[in-house]
Amino acid sequence: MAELLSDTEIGKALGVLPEWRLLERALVREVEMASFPQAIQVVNRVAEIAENDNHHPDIDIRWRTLVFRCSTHSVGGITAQDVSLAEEIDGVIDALR
Ligand SMILES: C[C@H](O)[C@H](O)[C@H]1CNC2=NC(N)=NC(=O)C2=N1
Repeated sequence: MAELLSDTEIGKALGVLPEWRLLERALVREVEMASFPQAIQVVNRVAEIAENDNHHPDIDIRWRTLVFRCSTHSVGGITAQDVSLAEEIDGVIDALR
């Protein structure tokens, strides 16, 4: 069973995830890409990673703007899997921006 991170651990994680914020027991990042196709490219790459990790973000897609929300549904909060997924999402965005 995934372990919920403590507030201190979440604070440390946010220190290395400057684009992310804590919102309603989830790590959240909003990003505007250059075009809708580019945004969908990001979503497709994140989908592959998430499927491989068996850990999936909530994704909101509005034209070029994406909002990623990482939390562990099975425990109702933030675990190390969410921090890892957030880092991987940053890597996808950085590679496509
Ligand atoms: C059966 C499967 O392993 C689980 O449903 C996985 C799928 N992806 C998941 N993703 C997230 N974010 N949280 C989960 O608890 C979760 N559980």
